[in-house]
Formats: sequence, structure tokens, C-alpha cells
Amino acid sequence: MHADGDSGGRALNSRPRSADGAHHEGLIAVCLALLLGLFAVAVAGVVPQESGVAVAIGTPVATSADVEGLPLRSAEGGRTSATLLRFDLPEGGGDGSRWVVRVERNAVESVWLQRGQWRSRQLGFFSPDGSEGVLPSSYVFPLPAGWTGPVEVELHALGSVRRTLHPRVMSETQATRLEQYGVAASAMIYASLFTIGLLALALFSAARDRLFLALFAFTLVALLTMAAVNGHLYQLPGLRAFAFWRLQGVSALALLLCAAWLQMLLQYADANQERPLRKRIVDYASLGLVAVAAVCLLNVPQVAIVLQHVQIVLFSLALLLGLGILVDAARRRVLMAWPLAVMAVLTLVGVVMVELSTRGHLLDTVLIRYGYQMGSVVGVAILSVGLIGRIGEYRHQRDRELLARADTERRMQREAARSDLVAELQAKLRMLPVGDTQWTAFRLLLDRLMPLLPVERCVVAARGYHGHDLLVVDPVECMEPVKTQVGKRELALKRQAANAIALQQPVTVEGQPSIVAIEAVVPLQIRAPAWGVLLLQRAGADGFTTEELSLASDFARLTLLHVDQAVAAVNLRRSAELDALTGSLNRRTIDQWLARTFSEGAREQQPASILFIDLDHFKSVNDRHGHACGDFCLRNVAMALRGALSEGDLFGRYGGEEFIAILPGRSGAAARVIAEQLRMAVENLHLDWSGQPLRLTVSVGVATRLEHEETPDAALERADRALYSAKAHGRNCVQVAPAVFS
Ligand SMILES: Nc1nc2c(ncn2[C@@H]2O[C@H](COP(=O)(O)OP(=O)(O)OP(=O)(O)O)[C@@H](O)[C@H]2O)c(=O)[nH]1
Repeated sequence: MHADGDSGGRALNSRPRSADGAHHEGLIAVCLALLLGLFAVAVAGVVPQESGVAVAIGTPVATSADVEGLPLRSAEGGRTSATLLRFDLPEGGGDGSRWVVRVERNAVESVWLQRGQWRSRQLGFFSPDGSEGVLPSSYVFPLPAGWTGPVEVELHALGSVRRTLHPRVMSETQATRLEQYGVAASAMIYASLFTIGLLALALFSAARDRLFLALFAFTLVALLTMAAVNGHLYQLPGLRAFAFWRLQGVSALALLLCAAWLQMLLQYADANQERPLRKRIVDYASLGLVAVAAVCLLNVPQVAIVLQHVQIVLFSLALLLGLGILVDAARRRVLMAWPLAVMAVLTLVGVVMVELSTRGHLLDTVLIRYGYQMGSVVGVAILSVGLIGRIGEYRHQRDRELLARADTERRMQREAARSDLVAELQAKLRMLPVGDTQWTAFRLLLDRLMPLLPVERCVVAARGYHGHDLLVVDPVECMEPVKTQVGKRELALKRQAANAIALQQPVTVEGQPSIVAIEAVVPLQIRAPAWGVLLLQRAGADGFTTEELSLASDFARLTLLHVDQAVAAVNLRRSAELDALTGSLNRRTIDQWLARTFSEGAREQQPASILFIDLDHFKSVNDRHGHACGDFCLRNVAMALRGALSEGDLFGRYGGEEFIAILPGRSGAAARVIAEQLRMAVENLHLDWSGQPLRLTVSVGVATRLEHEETPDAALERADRALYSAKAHGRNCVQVAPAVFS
């Protein structure tokens, strides 16, 4: 079974939005369109018909009217406008209630009705009367009960800028119904903006993105602006002072809203990064709008008159600029840009309609009055959805970063484990005997590999690797069952060891239908006929990733490399230190040990002795049986002599048929005894060369370090003379050199 896992991270879409994201956006847009449709149908069904008594607008009383309705001119200098309303009142109220004159709430200083001595209460936009109720949408003047038939009444208004009023006569019940509708519409608008504002704050605290703080600010300004436009701002105790700026305050807020809208869109469409020129244009436009808003707050009446004509142009320009940003964003497939663009167009149309109605070109209806505001709220809601959708993009981005970081950390962890393994292999394998080298190396391999791979069992099985069979198991408790399993699978494992790449296969247990584990077989690159495998077993059906398998292969390769190097180094060291024929220490090594033994003996005031051992009449062996027999004898004599020595004694071939034994810590007497043992060991050696028995003897010269001697030269000379003496005494004997030979 091949590993089919990914390489540590799934490929993530790097495009700004996936097809899936576009699909979601479409779904959201459809839902919003449906909601809007439902809303429109509900509004159409709920808005009461503005039926009532026909009102004929008569000749203005104080100033001339140039548009239908009631034109109002600057109130500076105390001028008011008044017009004569003519209507015919049937007997009693339309539905049993009183007749009222209802005028849509427009930004006038004050408005009232007058007929002869009778004068209605005086109502004002900026100073709402407590009796008008919560969130009033009109000025309502109840008419005296006795008025029936043709009635002529003057409508007086005082204002700072030109406004067109649309008075209507209707029953009080109908006026109340219209009023309730207005309250509901404005309450919905404020509540929606308030909720979106709170949502923006919550999103800011969750996502810590300034974009949501900008959305909160935008929503707040929108809420204030709409409350000011509808005249409700001045009902709130804390904000009543805003009435000081009259209409200019409303204009200032509306201009600020336009600036906030542009900045918001810039952030939303991410244009500040991609379109530097447009960002500059939008920044300048926003600055310009803020500057005009600041001028408004100077409260100069002339500015108010000029603004009355200019502000619609500024609003439209801001909306168009925003529309441009949105269309561009929609082309770049920014989430929710198309629905937002549509809402921007609808809002633009709504604003223009309101302006036309203010100027008397259109009837002032509740739908016109609140329609564009509701459109704006829906726009803000769409904007919020678009921005919330961006959270998904942030999440993708963050996921990508987290994955990349996790990947880097994992790679660093593996690199660290790899270099630790190399360092440990180098440090520990240096001085070990060959058999221990392999076991230690594979133990290190498992120790380093297991924390990196979640596995339940790790095994190294090798046969004939540098002459050794090996089975290293982690955890060690599994040794016995693993030994049995490996024994049974020996042939199969040998075949798998010949593969070039790691494989994995399911592990099943008899009687169980499902896979209980996955086993990876990583071949060890050992030269045939030796072979070896690294077996990794993971519980469950989750296989190993190719990355994991290559990691295991890499670690195994490194381990083998270091074992091979260590074994080669040991062999090299041996060949440098040992005599090739007999396997004893060679002359060079013996010289080093001699120097060391003597200097240590002198430093620690310890005795040390030297034995020179020379084969007797060896030339005749060579001559009689040939050099091969001579070599055979040398090997066997060396073995016998080595076997007769104790641990701690050193033995080497000094040259030709001459051997040397170094006996650290041995006095002359002890050395004599050992020399005698060596002599006897050779004498008792029964060799056989091509059916012919061979008997050999050795002569031994013994010398011991004198108290002052730090180097072996003199002692060597004494031992040599003692050997010479032994030869002279008939061979096959031991001679101890006196302290000074005479
Ligand atoms: N086969 C073999 N012979 C060696 C080797 N090294 C030295 N010899 C032989 O050892 C013999 C030494 O002979 P000699 O020095 O005359 O001494 P001997 O015959 O042992 O006689 P004594 O030492 O006086 O008892 C020579 O014939 C060398 O050729 C070796 O590595 N292999």
C-alpha cells in the first residue's frame, strides 16, 4: 500500500475569493433582494392612503409663491411666509374624529395656522413640543369642532431657507395612523443602525480590525444624520443643543456622513492599496466635505442659503464617487460590491426625490421621506455583510499563515532532530567496538525518530550488517513478540529490504475485519547479502505521509552512513595499530605504549617490566617447511602468548620472529614468573603442518624499569641482552637482566 498523504499542508486558494465565496455572495444578495421585496410589499400594504379633504392652496398672504405649496424665505429679519388654505369641511369628522391639518415635518423654524382671532399652537422643527409624541413625522393642527363648510385658514411658517410645505386636511384618526407609520419607520431605521453599530463594535473587539471601527463610526454618523434630518435629534436631552446650528448642523452631519461613506468604501474595496490615485482623489474629496461641514458649523445664514443649492450636488458627487469605487470593486469580485452598488443607486434616486419634494416638484410622502433612509440602512447592512464576509478572507489568510508557521516549526524540529542525531552518532560511535556501534546507532535512530512520527512501535531488523544480526525494538517490552514476527516474516522482509523506496501496508489481526494498524517498511541501504529494514507501526487506518516516510528514510540513511564510517574508522585504526600477520600490536604501537608505560610508571612510582620473546631456530622452520609454515607458526605462537598474558598486559610483534610483552605494574620477580608461563605455553603448543607435527620453543629476556628511568630505551637494551643471554644459555629458557649488565 502506498502512502497517499499530502506533504504537510493543504493547498490553499490564493485568489481573493474562491468560486465558493462568489456563490455565497450570490446567495446573500438574493436573500437581501427577497427581504427588500417583502419589505416593499409590506410597506405598500401598510402605508395608509393619504385621502382626506382636498386643499386648495390660495394666494400667499405675505409673500408671493412661485411654486406650488408654501414657499418659505429667510427668516432673518423676522419675515414669515403665509398662504391661504381653502377647503370644504363636511359635517363632523371623516370617521367621527376631529379634522386636522397635517403638514409633513419639514425643517422650518415654526409653523402655525391662523384664522381671524383663532390661532393654532406653534410648532417648530428644532424645538419639538413634548405633546407631539415620540419620533413625530409631521406637524398636526386640530381644527376647531365647529368649523364646517368652506373654510379659509392661513398657514404661517417661519424658516431660514426655502422649504415647500404640503398641508393636508384629514381626520385625526388618519393623521394618527400616518404618524404611527412614521414612528415605526424611523424607529426601524434607528434600531437597525444602532444594531449594526453595536455589531461593528463587537466585530472590532473580536477581529481587532480598524475596518470595523470605521464601520462603527460610519453607522454612528449615519444615525445622527438621519435623526437630525427627521428632526428627532432635538428631542434627545443631551443633543438638544445641536439645534443651535439649525439646518446648517443637519448639512454638516450629512456632509460628514458622505466623507465617512467614501472612506468606508475605500477601506471596504481595499482600494487604498491597489489604486493610489483614486485613494488620493477620495481623500481630497473627503477632506473637502469635512471642510464644508466645518464651514456650516460657523452658523453664517448666507452659507445656509448657498448650501441649500450646493449640498445636493455634493451629496450626489459623493454618491457617484462611491458608486465608481463599488463598480470597480465589483469587477474585482470584492464581496457584496454589486448589491452595494445597486443600493447606492437607489439611495441616490431617493435623495434626489427628497430634494425634488423639498423644492415642491414632488409630493412629500412618507415613502419618499423614509424610503431613501431605509435604503441607506439596507445599504449599511449590506456593507456590514460584505465586511463580515471579509472575516472569512482573514481566516483563510490566518489559516495559511498558521499552516506555514506550523510547517516551518515542524521542519525546524526535524532539522534539529536530524542534527542532534548526527551529533550523537558522531560523538557516541567513535570509540565503540563494532558490534556495539550498530546497536547504539539504531537505538539513537529510534530515540530521535519516534517523537517526530506518531507511531506505536518502531523496529530495526538487520541481518549480517558488518557481520552482525540485529533487532532493536522500541518500546522494548515488544521485543519478544517482534522477535517471533520478524522470524516468521524473514523472507518477506528480506524481499522488501531490496526495494529502493519505503512502502506501507495494512496490519490486520485474525478474526478482526478492519485494519488495526498501518506498517511502513523502510528498507535500509545495506550491501547484499546483508539486509535490513526499519519497521514503523501506527495504530488505526491512517497511513504515513510521503513526508514522514522520506523523513524515516533520511534518518535511516544517516544512521547507516555513520555506522559505516565508524566501522571503517575502527578497521583503519586496527590496521594502523596491529600487525597484519598475527593481529598483535605492531612495532609502532608498542613503542608508543612502552613510552607511555615508562613515563606513567616514573610519575606514579610503579614498576614495569618488559619481556623480549624470540622463537628458537625459526630459520630452520622456514627452511624446512617454507614461509607459509613459518607464518602459520608465528600466528599460533602469538595467539598462545597472548592467551597466557593477563588483562592489562600488552603484547605485540617487535619484528621478524621476535615478540614483546609489556607488563605495567609488574616487578622483576613477577615478570620472571610470567615469562616462564609464556615459555611453557609455547613449549606445550602442539602444531600440525600438513600432517607433520611442529614443536617450537622461545627464549625470553626480562628487564624491569629502574627507579629513575622515565624512558624505555635502557630497559629495552637490558631485555635484549637478557634474551641474548637466554639464547646463549641453550635457548627455551628465561633470563632476567640485572639492574646493570656488566
Ligand atoms: N615465515 C616467516 N619468517 C620470518 C618472518 N620474519 C622473519 N622470519 C624469519 O625468521 C628467521 C630468523 O632467523 P635468525 O635470526 O637467524 O634466528 P633463528 O633461526 O631463529 O635462530 P635463533 O634466534 O638464534 O634461535 C629468518 O629466517 C627470517 O626469514 C616472517 O614474517 N615470516
